[in-house]
Amino acid sequence: MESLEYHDVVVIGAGIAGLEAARSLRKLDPSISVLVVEASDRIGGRVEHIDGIAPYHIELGPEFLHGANNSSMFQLSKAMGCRLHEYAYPDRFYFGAERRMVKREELDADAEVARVHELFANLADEAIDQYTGENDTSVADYLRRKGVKESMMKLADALYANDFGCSLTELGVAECIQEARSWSFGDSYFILDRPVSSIIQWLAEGTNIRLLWPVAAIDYSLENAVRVASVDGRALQARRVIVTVPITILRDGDIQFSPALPLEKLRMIQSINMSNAMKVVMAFSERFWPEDLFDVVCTDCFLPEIWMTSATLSRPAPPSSSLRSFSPLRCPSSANLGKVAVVGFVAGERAKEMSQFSHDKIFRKALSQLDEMFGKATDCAMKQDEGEGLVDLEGTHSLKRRDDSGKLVTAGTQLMQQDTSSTARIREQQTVHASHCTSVSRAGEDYNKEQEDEEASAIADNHGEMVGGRLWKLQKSETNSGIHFSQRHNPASWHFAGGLVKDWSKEPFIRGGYSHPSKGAQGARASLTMPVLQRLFFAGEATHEGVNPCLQAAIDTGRRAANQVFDSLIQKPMSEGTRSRLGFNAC
Ligand SMILES: Cc1cc2nc3c(=O)[nH]c(=O)nc-3n(C[C@H](O)[C@H](O)[C@H](O)COP(=O)(O)OP(=O)(O)OC[C@H]3O[C@@H](n4cnc5c(N)ncnc54)[C@H](O)[C@@H]3O)c2cc1C
Repeated sequence: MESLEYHDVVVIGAGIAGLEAARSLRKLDPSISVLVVEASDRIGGRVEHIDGIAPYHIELGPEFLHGANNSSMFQLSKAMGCRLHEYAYPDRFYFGAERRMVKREELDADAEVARVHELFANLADEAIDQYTGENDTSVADYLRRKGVKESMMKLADALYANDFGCSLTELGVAECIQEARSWSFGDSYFILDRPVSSIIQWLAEGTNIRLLWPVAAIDYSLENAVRVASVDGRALQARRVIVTVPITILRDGDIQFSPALPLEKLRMIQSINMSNAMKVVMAFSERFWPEDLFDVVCTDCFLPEIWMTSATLSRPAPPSSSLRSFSPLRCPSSANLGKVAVVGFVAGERAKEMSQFSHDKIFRKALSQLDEMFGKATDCAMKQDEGEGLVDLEGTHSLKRRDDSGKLVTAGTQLMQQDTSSTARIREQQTVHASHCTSVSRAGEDYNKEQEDEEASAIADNHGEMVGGRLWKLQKSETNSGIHFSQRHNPASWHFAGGLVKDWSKEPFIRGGYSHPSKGAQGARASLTMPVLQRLFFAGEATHEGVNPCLQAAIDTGRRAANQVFDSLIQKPMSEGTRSRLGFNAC
């Protein structure tokens, strides 16, 4: 064989699973040489955050730690000295069709709602054999068969399916049963006192990582060496390879395997689905929601779930002197877009549709929803807004706001466009075209009547000034438009300072949110955990046998693959004694 750079193990993908696989291998045997190759120009994969939106970081990918029991993510963050804040999820529900906000406790008393919770809670007791292969069905059909009313289906879609990263119609019953049976982490919800990427950095310490190395081919036909080639023809060889790329990358055939993967494996890969997930991040000059509000699940709305990250960081426990010095709270700076932020989370069919919209349109719809949720209802077509002396038209989105001196001006919006080459850098900046909506519309309803205000767009264009080297700030200018919003009725539009839309389907090496319980996929993940010829190993969230797409699951799959590789290298299974001597289970 030609002489190529050689490593004992090559790990493909520097997401949390790949990094943990490499770290675990080093812990098992520091003499094993491990190289991680990563397609993009940064580590972390779906873990990514951004500064500059508000006086604290905003997570664009994972943000919550789900459950404390036996969670490797929980243990890791504790080992790192992170403080964790527990939150009630969700603490409010908003019914868009009725324009009604309800506290969770009040809603839990509703018999119909309790029935939906109960059906999901009892999924673990369902006979999974009824749903094998062709007999599997969507959770939407399952709930209908159980007599759940259509109004409650909407709640289940916004509350459960969106959280699963898909829509109710995409959610498969058998894998949901599997997920419910395997979930052992508890129901608590935690947020870290620092970006999730600090865990990534911690895991990556001491690991040999090569960025901008997109793998295009893996030849595992020879017994003693697996050849890994990049898109541009670079090559490496290794005794073992761990593939941790997202399931979309395997499904799309980005990596050519020689020989081809066994047919059964290919079938299983195709059966696991990953829908899109998007975050709509909006910065505001002031908080306009109740201080105790954290998370709202919304039915009949554009955004099925929103959370207010200001609440996240406003209640940290006092820092302990034994912790690493790390301050999650930065001082408000004029370079930040706003003082507070709202994050909208959208997955599944909704996200697929939203992905087609312009960012301008996404912001207008999102702001319209927030105005409806938190503004004072406007039930007459024209209304005098006392105190401001402004004329307010129902349902309109304006271009106007008051500047610091109280003068009525065109609303300046700022939009940072995420660089789709999966970097944390902001490459492009773009001003949002000012626009208005001529329809009387409600969040979630037909918005086809919206029209661009070309004149206002023209005013908005070419008035940018650079702030902090990376954000465009629109110069406010007078407009003769008579339509505007008011602080009372449209608090979101009024205080909107700019934002960012993160569309994970547009990340070239991710292409979606996270894998979800998929119809007909029962057994697929277990099959993916099996190595091919003891040379090719698979890890990553989609390979978790418990159908768990969370961070802790991704970590566990990395550990599992490291363990399998180690066992295969020493050609005999490691005893429990060796494992504990090597401290394999400790963080
Ligand atoms: C919007 C969003 C919100 C989420 N929220 C939460 C949450 O609150 N809590 C939670 O626990 N989880 C959450 N998750 C899920 C969590 O992010 C994932 O479970 C986890 O990050 C997956 O890690 P991974 O290592 O399996 O995959 P990834 O992080 O995707 O890593 C795979 C790596 O492979 C690389 N790669 C791809 N193709 C190639 C190639 N050909 N060659 C080399 N490298 C390649 C990719 O660039 C990537 O870096 C969320 C995910 C998203 C998108």
